[in-house]
Amino acid sequence: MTGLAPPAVQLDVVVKSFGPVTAVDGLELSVPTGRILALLGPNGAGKTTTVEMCEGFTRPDSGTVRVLGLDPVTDAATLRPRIGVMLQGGGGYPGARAGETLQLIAAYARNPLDPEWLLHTLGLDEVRNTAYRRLSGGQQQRLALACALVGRPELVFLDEPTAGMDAQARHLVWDLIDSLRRDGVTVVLTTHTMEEAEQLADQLVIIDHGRQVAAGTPAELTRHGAEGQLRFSAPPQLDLSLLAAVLPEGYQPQETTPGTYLIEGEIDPQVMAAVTAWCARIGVLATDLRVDRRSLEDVFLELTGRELRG
Ligand SMILES: Nc1ncnc2c1ncn2[C@@H]1O[C@H](COP(=O)(O)OP(=O)(O)OP(=O)(O)O)[C@@H](O)[C@H]1O
Repeated sequence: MTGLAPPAVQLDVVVKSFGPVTAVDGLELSVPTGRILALLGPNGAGKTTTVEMCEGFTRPDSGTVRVLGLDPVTDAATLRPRIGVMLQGGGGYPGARAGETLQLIAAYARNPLDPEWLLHTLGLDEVRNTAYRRLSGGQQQRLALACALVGRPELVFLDEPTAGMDAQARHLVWDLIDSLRRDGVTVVLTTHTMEEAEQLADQLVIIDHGRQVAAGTPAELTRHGAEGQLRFSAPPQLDLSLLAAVLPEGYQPQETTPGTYLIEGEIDPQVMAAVTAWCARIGVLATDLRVDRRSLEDVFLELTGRELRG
């Protein structure tokens, strides 16, 4: 996938301002075909503006945007059947029923997905005859997602796909997005929840004030420079100098309260194996064994000095 295939989306030094506000400030982005990229950032970071330029709704002031190798504004007619767009806040016809809306959009597609299957997969069976304006916010969002996907697009833009959904609906949507990956669909989504980014994304780009502040896989971003902690419980007053001797250099096990042990540093599988092997050797059962890793939330705070609002 990283070979010669051209990226599904490519942004080169893209700038977009609204009056005095520079919403996107020299952004570079490359989304390989078949991958899921999450744009992560707080409110006002420039995520929606970036996605709107990819969708052809807004032109950049400078720089270039290429989507499936085409210009999203001048080649809009060619691109439209190949991409799926889910806008923030849905946007259905107020009086139209959920099922009819989806059928109508499917009717325009050359090779649509089965609308019934989509309604079922997204937990919308029971509201298929309900007018759009009577759906809950989360149901409107799921219908908007179904509308974005029913035409079997190669590339999908999802702007905060699970905003306002309860946990159950969110998991239905995550499962569906995951199945798009298996079908080779490229997905660009925006989110300001870390959990969603970690759950779905192959690649993450963290943006703040319209600029990229970090990029990588969720694992890369949380591992880089990470200080981890391994904790476990066992009988008190174990001779920790013996444990230190079997750990790689630089790890100092401590007994924080009687019977509670802590090892700080990068906790890799070797460290974990050394601890459990040592416990086995001295005939001790370590319980409540837990590894805490740096979260993406911590990464964001470190990079920007600000917290992400979920
Ligand atoms: N049409 C517009 N007119 C004026 N300012 C705008 C417009 N669209 C966006 N902005 C400004 O550009 C900046 C980036 O906004 P954008 O909506 O792209 O951020 P975002 O990361 O998607 O935020 P959110 O998570 O709140 O959706 C903000 O300061 C916003 O107020």
